[in-house]
Amino acid sequence: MQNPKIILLFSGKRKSGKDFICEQIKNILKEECEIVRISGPLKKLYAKNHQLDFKELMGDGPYKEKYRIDMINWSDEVRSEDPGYFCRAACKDAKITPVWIVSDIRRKTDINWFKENFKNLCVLRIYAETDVRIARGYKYTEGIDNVVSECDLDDFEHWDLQLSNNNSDESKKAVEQIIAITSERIK
Ligand SMILES: Nc1ncnc2c1ncn2[C@@H]1O[C@H](COP(=O)(O)OP(=O)(O)OP(=O)(O)O)[C@@H](O)[C@H]1O
Repeated sequence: MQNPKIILLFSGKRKSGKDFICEQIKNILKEECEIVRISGPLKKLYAKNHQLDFKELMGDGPYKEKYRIDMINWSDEVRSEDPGYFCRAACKDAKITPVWIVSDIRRKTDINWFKENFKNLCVLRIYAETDVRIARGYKYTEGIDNVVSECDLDDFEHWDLQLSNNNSDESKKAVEQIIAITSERIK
């Protein structure tokens, strides 16, 4: 197998629960799938260049939040030279499995890069109400929530699936729908 049979591209606002949903899918599909994080190579290179702890940056705690603004600005400089840099690096490191789950699509250029390089994409948007996101640790921050990395896909209209994740009933339904569409499309 040269490429995955299907690639699920996940996007959503901060603390909408992208990682949570992706982990649930991974728990079901197990070795049939691989989670690909575009933030992986981005954080690895950023940590290396700034002498920081890569593992802490990959977590969902305060360490990542502390460096988020600087990381966004630094990665935008890399992208301005080469828009596909981080997508390419993440895919190069990923094990080939029937399903890839890309957990953190943030820009139209990310989607375009996948369209140019792979077939059979499923482009998903995860939603949660602002108060739910706040309860999960979201706090509006200038320089993070009003910039391209968080807002570029707000006006994207070509989602294959749009799913709510405000509570466990909704996340269960979302996961069921994603598994159903995945099974259908890799038959
Ligand atoms: N349906 C759910 N039920 C219970 N907890 C949830 C649910 N969805 C998300 N969470 C929790 O909310 C927090 C934020 O979720 P998660 O890290 O998946 O968001 P994210 O969209 O990946 O955020 P970021 O953009 O900051 O990486 C996590 O602690 C996660 O466990």
